Amino acid sequence: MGLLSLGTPLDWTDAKAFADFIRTNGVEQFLNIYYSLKDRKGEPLLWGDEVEYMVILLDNSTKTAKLSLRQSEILDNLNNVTDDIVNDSNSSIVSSQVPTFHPEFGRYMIESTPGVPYSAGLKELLTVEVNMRLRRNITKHHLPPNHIPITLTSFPTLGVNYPFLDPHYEPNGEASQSLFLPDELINPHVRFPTLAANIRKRRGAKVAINVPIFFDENTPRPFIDKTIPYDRDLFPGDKEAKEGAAKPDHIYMDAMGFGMGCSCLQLTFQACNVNEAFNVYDALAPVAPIMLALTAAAPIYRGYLSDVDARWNVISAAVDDRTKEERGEEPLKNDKYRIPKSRYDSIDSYLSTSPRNRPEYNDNPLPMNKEVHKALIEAGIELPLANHIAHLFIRDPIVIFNELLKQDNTKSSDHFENIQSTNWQTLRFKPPPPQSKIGWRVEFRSMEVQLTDFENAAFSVFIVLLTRAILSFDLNFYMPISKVDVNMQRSQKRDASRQEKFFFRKNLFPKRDRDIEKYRFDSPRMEPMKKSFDNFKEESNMNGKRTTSSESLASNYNINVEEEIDEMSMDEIINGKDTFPGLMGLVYAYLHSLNVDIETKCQIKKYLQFIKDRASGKYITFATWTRNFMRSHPDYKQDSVITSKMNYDFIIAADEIERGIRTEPSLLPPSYIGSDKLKEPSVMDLSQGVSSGAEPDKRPTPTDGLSRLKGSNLYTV
Ligand SMILES: Nc1ncnc2c1ncn2[C@@H]1O[C@H](COP(=O)(O)OP(=O)(O)OP(=O)(O)O)[C@@H](O)[C@H]1O
Ligand SMILES: N[C@@H](CCC(=O)O)C(=O)O
Ligand SMILES: N[C@@H](CS)C(=O)O
Repeated sequence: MGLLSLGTPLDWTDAKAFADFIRTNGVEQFLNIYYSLKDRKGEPLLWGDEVEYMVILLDNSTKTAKLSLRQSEILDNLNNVTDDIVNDSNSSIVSSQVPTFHPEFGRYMIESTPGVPYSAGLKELLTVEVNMRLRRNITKHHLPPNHIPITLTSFPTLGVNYPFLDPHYEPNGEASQSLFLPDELINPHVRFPTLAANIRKRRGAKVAINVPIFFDENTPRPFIDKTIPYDRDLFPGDKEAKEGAAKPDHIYMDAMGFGMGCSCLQLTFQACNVNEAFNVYDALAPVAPIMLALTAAAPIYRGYLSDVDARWNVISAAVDDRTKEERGEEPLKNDKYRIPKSRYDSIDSYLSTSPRNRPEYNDNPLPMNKEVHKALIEAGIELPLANHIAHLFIRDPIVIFNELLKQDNTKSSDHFENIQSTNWQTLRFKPPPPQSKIGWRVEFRSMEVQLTDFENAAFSVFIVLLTRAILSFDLNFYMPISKVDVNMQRSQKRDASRQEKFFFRKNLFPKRDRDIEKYRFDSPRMEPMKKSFDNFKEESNMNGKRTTSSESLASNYNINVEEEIDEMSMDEIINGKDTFPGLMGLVYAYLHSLNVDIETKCQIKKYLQFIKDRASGKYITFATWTRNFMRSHPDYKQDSVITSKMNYDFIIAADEIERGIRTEPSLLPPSYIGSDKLKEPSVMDLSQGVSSGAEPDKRPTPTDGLSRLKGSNLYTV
């Protein structure tokens, strides 16, 4: 969730006049942060997740499932509950352990985060699922009747021409001017409708999202969507659909809500210093599309089966505020730059100053704000970082609050954050907020949210361990960033995880440790490999510091970057092939390099095994499951259309899977225990180990601590 300032937002024409003012002050704020905190070292690894839910109202008599627009009421309830726990003087619970709930773009969305970030301890990884389940549990128990929270990436009938919201509103709002979505769907905090309106105004037209339709046996060819109200005449933009914005053979959508109304799973990592943050950012960039494909969970839009499985391009187009000139459709006259990508897209350059970050890898066009770039370089900022910030600063601020124009640039980062937080990229490099104890952080943003907390925890644990392996073994994931972009497109294709190949770097190790590749890490040959790693760790000092010799070796080789990469299947990238260890091999190597008790390892392996199995195709993605479910529904007419009843049955089935009362062996391991069957975790469970700094001895056992809350009259089950 971005910056939620209070105040009077400027209309687009006024805001535009202040764009340079915001950028100039934003850069000054960034420089102040950078120079006061660039030498900050020794920050502990902290990390946290963000899980986004949709709140759905089920009507069992009419067999309908609608998005419920009761975000404010629900958040008030949830925040009262968490406040009660925090303020309970008899409570043994550290208040920071209580999870937090936040609003999101859609008025049917809730975001939850752990109360405090997790620490690096391996045992703490075992509390992630408990923490996520607790958050879901609190949410579940504080919703109005017949409401359920569900971690669904996209809602199948969002924007159909029959009621899909509760309460129902007609789509006639000023902010979006959408043919399909009413403004009442948008979070009422003024930031959000202003974002939607100003994106539209800056672009000079409504956003145009076109997702290829999935052609089934009876889908008409060409597919011309007859449900679009082509002839509505309420706003000037109404004619856009007819004039070509709605493409044949595509599902057309015209509002920010179609994208930012999708949910995801994000992870934020604190690095021990700024260089480590650069390294994590760079290494995770090629991982982003891989994880998008592996978590794909969004195959349906506006009531039609699409030919894609993931949300990325939909959100990208949903906030694309570029003008025709910027998009290259007209010659540059009024605008300054050609901009190849939307504000929501994959990153365009790597950050590290290491010679490993070769110029050949940064092969994407990188339009930069020249004034900003000059100011940064003159202030002594290293080239890759200056390039990155100057690239972010080609964007205009979209929401400006009148009251917040004047800021003390030594104490505030609002102007910087204004630009930064509306560049929604696969990775976000997050400088510390001024006057805080928070360190340099990197946010990993590509993953789709999974139906169950078991899966969400599994993906979180995997990425945390991968990040640790990258730093500990000084791994090299660099590849041309243009190939990462090719992967981003492949990763969204139908069944990409099983059908596509992705570019990936073949040799991930520092040069002289190339021999290590010969080992598959989870094999019995582990022992010699471990020794080799131990030597390597000793030499490289284990602090994420690169060995000078391996670095200079690498830069002395005149490598053809195309030869460094290969096209691999998901199974190969995650589980390895021949001498390539696979990301899982690296994770196992890291796990085995630590002195951890067998029980903890076994618990963690449960999550890793699931990721391995998803990657090998043993388990299908939720996107594939959804597609299969809809295509085999008795009401389905093989015409790509998802009816209201199909949507209802799908939501019921998804909820039942999460609760564990419907078994889906193609999706989840037999050991999965749903929320109905598992005694739900409580805040008390967290107090047994999470974030106290101490490593708990064993996995927190769910106790009945939630019953404490039952006294509260907010606890309406
Ligand atoms: N110092 C920290 N180091 C690592 N993670 C942190 C730290 N502080 C908070 N987090 C985690 O970062 C995640 C995002 O937190 P929060 O929502 O407050 O940030 P945000 O800036 O609003 O995020 P976004 O970039 O998604 O808008 C949460 O999971 C939180 O636990
Ligand atoms: N919900 C958005 C992300 C919103 C945010 O940046 O916080 C997504 O699915 O990617
Ligand atoms: N939730 C995202 C998208 S609107 C943000 O607040 O920036």
